Amino acid sequence: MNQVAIQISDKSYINSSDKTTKQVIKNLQITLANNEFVCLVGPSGCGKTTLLNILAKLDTQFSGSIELRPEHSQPKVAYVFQNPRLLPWRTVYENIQLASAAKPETLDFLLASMGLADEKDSYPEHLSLGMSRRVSIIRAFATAPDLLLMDEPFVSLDPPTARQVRELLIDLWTKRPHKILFVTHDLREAITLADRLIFLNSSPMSVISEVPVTIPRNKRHQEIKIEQFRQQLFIDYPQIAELL
Ligand SMILES: Nc1ncnc2c1ncn2[C@@H]1O[C@H](COP(=O)(O)OP(=O)(O)OP(=O)(O)O)[C@@H](O)[C@H]1O
Repeated sequence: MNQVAIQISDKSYINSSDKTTKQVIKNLQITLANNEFVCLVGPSGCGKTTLLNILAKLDTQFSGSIELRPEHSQPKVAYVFQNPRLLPWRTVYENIQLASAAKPETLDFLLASMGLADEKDSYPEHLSLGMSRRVSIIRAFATAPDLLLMDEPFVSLDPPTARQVRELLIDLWTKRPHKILFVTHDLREAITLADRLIFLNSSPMSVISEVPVTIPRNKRHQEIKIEQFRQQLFIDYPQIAELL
């Protein structure tokens, strides 16, 4: 069983105009279990994207460590951004092939799993937003990461498309389980997807509560179950109402 252990003692930004320092993260500790799907829920500006950027090594200006345990090595990380960020001059297939050492049959399997086999040779400008999001998810899965970071990847999708992409994501993750850290402002989305919810506060970022989602995965399509769980959360953890 390997875990990703995140320990950040300090992450601060220096304001370029008045040179003041703002501490965004202080003494944050989060552990992700093997194959665990965790959703981060917190107010705007609390530092969620900052945290993901640190985990993706896009930001190295922090104090702390990110380790795969028990190996004590760096986890292999993939990142799905809010904006799919596909290269417009490359086809769908070339986009997913770019960062991956996966065999062609694996890429074909991923495309088929996401319902995109017919779009293999299409260019991004011919794809809908929902299709582009699916391509960006395939691109991340194709790298076979230890840890997949997802920063509000389904915002601005219409509800039926968001639901379809969520179901495809879970289907793909079930076939190749690994750790996922998923940022969302949508509590229903978080309950639908996660094994565990982590509620965050800001200034500096801290964990308010960690809540396992106890609804069996095969019952999560029942909106009544999601809604009951959501309402019970507000009763058991009244402090989370301020975050949403
Ligand atoms: N490069 C930067 N320089 C200075 N301050 C920054 C920088 N990037 C982020 N911040 C500040 O750090 C804090 C955390 O920002 P961050 O984008 O990580 O929050 P967030 O929780 O992802 O917000 P949202 O939910 O709105 O996307 C904010 O106060 C933001 O203004």
